Amino acid sequence: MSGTLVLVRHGQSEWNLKNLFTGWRDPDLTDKGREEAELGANALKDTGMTFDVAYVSVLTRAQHTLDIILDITGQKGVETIRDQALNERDYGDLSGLNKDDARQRWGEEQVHEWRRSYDVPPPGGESLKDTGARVWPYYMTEILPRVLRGETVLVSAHGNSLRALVMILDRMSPDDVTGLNLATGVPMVYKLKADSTVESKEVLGDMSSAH
Ligand SMILES: O=C(O)[C@@H](CO)OP(=O)(O)O
Repeated sequence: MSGTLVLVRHGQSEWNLKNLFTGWRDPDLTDKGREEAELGANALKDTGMTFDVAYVSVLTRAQHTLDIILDITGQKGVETIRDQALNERDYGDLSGLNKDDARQRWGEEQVHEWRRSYDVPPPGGESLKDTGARVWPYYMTEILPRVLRGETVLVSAHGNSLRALVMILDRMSPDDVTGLNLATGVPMVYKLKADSTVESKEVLGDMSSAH
């Protein structure tokens, strides 16, 4: 066995609460989002895990989630690397629109396809496959080598950038991934083997509310 990879989606953001497509826009966490991050942080604290490095997107909601985790686990000084490769999927022209208004305008099925299909991009934005095309190389060249060195690596990022990562870790097909939703603030702890496949996966919380 080699190292440990912890993935966590940021807590609820102001725009999650308002039901707006967010993408690369930069709203902060809500009070509930901070509480979700605290819950996830306490679950991580209970494991006694110490991080060697933390990776985070350049967006405020992911950075504030990381701050809460490092604060509660008493690891504020940990090396932190920010990169836009970990940003949320770019929602293009949908960014800032209300998701129910979009369903009314384009239909439930079309909006679901933009949100959850593998390779249908929203207008002017990135499909999950496009998101993966920047997340996967970053994972392979920056994050994975550190896990394979035996380190414990924390990644604080977003619903769709993390769906792209979970897709390859859990060996999901493009069809499977349409049914994958990640809950906010719930850490996923992967132990990886030396060949970079998954030895074990533990979810520290309740994923069932994710949509
Ligand atoms: O709006 C967004 O950027 C994402 C994540 O909140 O939404 P969705 O769940 O529709 O991919």
